[in-house]
Amino acid sequence: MYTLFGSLLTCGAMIGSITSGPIADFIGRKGPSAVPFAGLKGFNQVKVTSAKMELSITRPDDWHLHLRDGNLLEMVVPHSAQHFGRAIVMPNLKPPITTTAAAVAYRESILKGLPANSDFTPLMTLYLTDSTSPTEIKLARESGVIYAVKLYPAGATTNSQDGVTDLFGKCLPVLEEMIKHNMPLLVHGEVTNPEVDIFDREKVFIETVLRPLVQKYPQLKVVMEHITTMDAVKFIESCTEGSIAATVTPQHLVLNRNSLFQGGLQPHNYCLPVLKREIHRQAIVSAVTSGSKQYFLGTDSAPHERQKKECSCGCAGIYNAPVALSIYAKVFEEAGALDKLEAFTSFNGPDFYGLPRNTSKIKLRKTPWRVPESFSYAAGHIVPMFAGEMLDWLPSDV
Ligand SMILES: NC(=O)N[C@@H](CC(=O)O)C(=O)O
Ligand SMILES: [Zn+2]
Ligand SMILES: [Zn+2]
Repeated sequence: MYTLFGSLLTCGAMIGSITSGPIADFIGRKGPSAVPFAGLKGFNQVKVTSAKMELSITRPDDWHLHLRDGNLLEMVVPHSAQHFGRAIVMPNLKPPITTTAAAVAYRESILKGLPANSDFTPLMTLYLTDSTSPTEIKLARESGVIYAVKLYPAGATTNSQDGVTDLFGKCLPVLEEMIKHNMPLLVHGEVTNPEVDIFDREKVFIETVLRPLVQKYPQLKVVMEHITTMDAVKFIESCTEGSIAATVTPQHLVLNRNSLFQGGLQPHNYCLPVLKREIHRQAIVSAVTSGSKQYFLGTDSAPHERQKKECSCGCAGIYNAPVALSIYAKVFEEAGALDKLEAFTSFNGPDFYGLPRNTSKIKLRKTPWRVPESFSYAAGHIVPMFAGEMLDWLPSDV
């Protein structure tokens, strides 16, 4: 059913074959056996601990994560806490996290869901609405646990119905207060006008909202979340390093829009912004593997119960927390840029947010492992990205 990373294995554990599709092309062009460990060339930050099979990197953080709540929170939080030090936790719950008090309470429930001895730190965010007040921003900053404010254009994505309808008309006092507190604005960058083609929504958002916003407020820190197009890459590169940055998901680095329809409708590859053409995927891969400090890891891991994905009106969101690091490592390896992986996973994010880098390390071992078919919890099952397939960079604690 899915394209198989398994065929990439250099260790003889081949379990399937790819004959067509984006991953096949991706592999066919530059397989690891064709360019073995090209990424080790010029290696300086990533330590090779045992002949070419193991990387030791500073513990990564996830700068865009959906942890949900209730039973689902309890199921997913250990997956992120296992390898990531911190995560920017998205506020699009039902009801959304619009106040400091709600964010503080949500943080408590995340901490309760952590495995014993975990030192994973949730970095909370506020959900921006038309009626968010500047006072709320001040309270958020003073709380010491809220690190950003999230802009969802109303109707753009999952649980965005309470989002912003008119940023320039309704939110300027709040944005000005955020500048005072050096609080970043995180953006789901898509317009919602139904007349705009879904594949153009990011590009139109950049021209109609984002570019005017950064021109009006050059002091505002902005993260364009989960970028999907070469237009976003060009925009980010035209902006000042240190004020505008972007997160990039695993899926937008390895899948293109063919993956939505390959052999039939593939609901588990559906997320927003929707997957784009191959040329866009390639532009994003080049951007993140270039070593630019403006890109950092944000999985956008977004679990939805299986029945809500496999139905007549499926939810947008891909559950990738268990596979994200393996996929990022593969992408950097394929690009011959393993020496730049650690900055993307572990340095650029904290540097942008003005936070210390993690001090502990994790290992990534080039060894085959199979992704579980699904994860069960009290209310159902979650199907992860690349369910049942083989991946070949296995993260573990040092
Ligand atoms: N990315 C998605 O497709 N879905 C996210 C929302 C979001 O990040 O836009 C979700 O919360 O399910
Ligand atoms: Zn989003
Ligand atoms: Zn998201």
